[in-house]
Amino acid sequence: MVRKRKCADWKPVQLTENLISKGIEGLVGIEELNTYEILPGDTRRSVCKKKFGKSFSVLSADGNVQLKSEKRKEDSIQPSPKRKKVNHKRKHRRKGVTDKSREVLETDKYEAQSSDSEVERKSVSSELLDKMSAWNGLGISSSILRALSEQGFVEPTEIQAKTLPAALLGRRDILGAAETGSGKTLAFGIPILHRILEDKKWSSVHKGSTNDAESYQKDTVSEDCDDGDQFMDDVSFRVAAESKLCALVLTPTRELALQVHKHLTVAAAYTSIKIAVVVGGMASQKQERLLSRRPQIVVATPGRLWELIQDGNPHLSQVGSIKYLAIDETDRMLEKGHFQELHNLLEILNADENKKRLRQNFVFSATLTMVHEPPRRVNRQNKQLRLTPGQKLQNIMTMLGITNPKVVDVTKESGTAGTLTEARIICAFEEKDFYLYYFIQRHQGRTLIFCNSISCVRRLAQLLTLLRCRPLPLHANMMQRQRLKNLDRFREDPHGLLLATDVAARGLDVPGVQHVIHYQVPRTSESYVHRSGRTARAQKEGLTLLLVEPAEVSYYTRLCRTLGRRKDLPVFPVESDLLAIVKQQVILARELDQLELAARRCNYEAGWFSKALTEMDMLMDDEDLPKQIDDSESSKLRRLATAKRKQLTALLHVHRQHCDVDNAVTVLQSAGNTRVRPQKDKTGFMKRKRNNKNKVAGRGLQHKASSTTRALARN
Ligand SMILES: Nc1ncnc2c1ncn2[C@@H]1O[C@H](COP(=O)(O)OP(=O)(O)OP(=O)(O)O)[C@@H](O)[C@H]1O
Repeated sequence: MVRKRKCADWKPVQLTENLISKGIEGLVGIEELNTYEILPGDTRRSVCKKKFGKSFSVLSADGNVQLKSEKRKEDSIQPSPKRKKVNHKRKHRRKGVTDKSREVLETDKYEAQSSDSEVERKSVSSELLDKMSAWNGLGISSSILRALSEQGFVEPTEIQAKTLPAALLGRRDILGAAETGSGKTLAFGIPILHRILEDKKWSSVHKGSTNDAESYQKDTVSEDCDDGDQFMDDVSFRVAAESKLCALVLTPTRELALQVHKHLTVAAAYTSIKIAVVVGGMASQKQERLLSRRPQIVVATPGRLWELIQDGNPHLSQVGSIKYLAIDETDRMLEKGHFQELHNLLEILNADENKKRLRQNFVFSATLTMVHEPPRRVNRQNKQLRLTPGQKLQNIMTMLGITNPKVVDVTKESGTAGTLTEARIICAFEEKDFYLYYFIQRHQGRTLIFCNSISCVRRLAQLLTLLRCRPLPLHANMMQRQRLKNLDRFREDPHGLLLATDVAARGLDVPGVQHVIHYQVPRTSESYVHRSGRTARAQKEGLTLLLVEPAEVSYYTRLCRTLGRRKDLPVFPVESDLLAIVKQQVILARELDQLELAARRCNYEAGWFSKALTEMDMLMDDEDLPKQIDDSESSKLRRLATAKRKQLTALLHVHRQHCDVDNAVTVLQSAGNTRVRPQKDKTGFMKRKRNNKNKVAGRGLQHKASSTTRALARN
């Protein structure tokens, strides 16, 4: 479409004496344009207004006449309510961005016309480009780069570097497998954000003719901001295409959805892209309100998303037309019998062959190509049941309707992170509590303990509370608010102790988790990899410890076989004298736990019985009451519990004064026991290397000698 513009009719404005008497130095005259036309659907209105308003000529110091535009009075004095609202929104969007960066951005946006700030802005941009040179060549929007630079992400991680070139082009589906904590979230987050910005640019450009749009981009970019992407983004924010649902990101757990939402929001801080999160366990009205703002990206768990789609949410009615679909932890999400809602959703997404073809899919997991041995009983019946990695991938592709993806697998042979140190303790079932408490006391630091069942989490939470370890439980039967609260507390406390089921096994990124303890051996190797992956993230060191009871040895050996461990995991060193002390404390705590449980049960039954008697309007003699409901029995139990509690308090107090704290990884290394130890290579990345035993033992002793003896800080 050829666009005609009538904008050549400038007329001089008669200057009044009054204006001249005010002494505008160098003013030669003012010109006004009255005849111009804005074609319908023209996205360049805002620019036309700027160019076609009143202008005045000024004699500059060097004697040249310059044409300057006059700023509308109300603009300079008081922003219109609409403008105010936009500013407020921007402020809101950039929440979480540092003040300094906000300052830089404000400078960029609003002081762009002054030549001083022009120089300053250019230096900021070139500084940014220098700092982020490792990302050069990928063509990522500068507004995204700026957000990455503020987080200190000066170079892409391996999975990002290998997937981004294809992903950013927007056509190729990506299947990515990389170790835990290697930045997979941004490996799909950056392309989705970048593509949405590109789509916006495209849609705003194609409102007018291609040529005009190009010149418009040139004009606006040079005039208003050197950050073309961001400015185009801001302009196109005002056109109707903005309110489309463009992308869906699905995660298996609520906590992970909230975390992914946070990561994407930070990366999108300097764009106008709106991102909402939709998860179960929270008020659906609030989530409907968020969706009514028409976010372009929705991060969700399948259950609540499906619920809202079925309720006919208007924004989600576009779900069949989304252009980007990311499924985090895909292997878990597509497991049979787990997320039926996801399969329902895929039916909608794949119903229209054309839309399916236009959609870009992102499939990521640390165990995308990992296959575990089926249980022995199943194995015996059918040897074919064990999939090959290729078959596992093919199944995922079939379920998602993907045909020609780019597959990037940068997982190591070990399956776990290169910076992870592994160890085990083999002990009797009833000894696990001793070893667990020993480890917590001896090796403080942010620790995550995994159990296979909710009942186990509950029992341990009770026991560790009596031992004053302040554990934070996290499992699926808890109220969502409490789950999030406990996770936040864990994040905040450098000595935090999170007791969780597998609900916390995948994806959670809590910086500084030093230890992961498997109180029970996980039943699949995938589970072991993901649980262990909560530590040793982003090139940091971490330790994972398996507590294995005799009944679990078969699971343990299967795990080692699947993960290609040719040798047993090293035994974690334990000091027997300290273990003996810890044992006494745990035994006392267990006895106290039993007494308290009995007293609670007694109280509950007495309460229930007397309530029933009252309701039936009956009276009963004391000797007729059942034995366990005897009031004296209950008070006896309470007395015993109080005495035991005092005894335990005294014991904990005395022994804590004699307990040293040591780094678990160092202790394992100094015992000369490490099979593998992470070391930094030339590139700064960690790699696994065999130990020089003497050297390590020496260093360990040195460390021990220099470490100050500290009483445990806890309590
Ligand atoms: N380019 C980068 N440079 C430095 N750190 C990064 C980079 N990209 C991501 N990170 C950080 O690395 C950490 C781990 O990232 P992320 O949670 O995406 O890992 P993941 O591979 O998805 O892990 P998991 O498999 O456990 O889900 C995060 O704290 C993230 O902010």
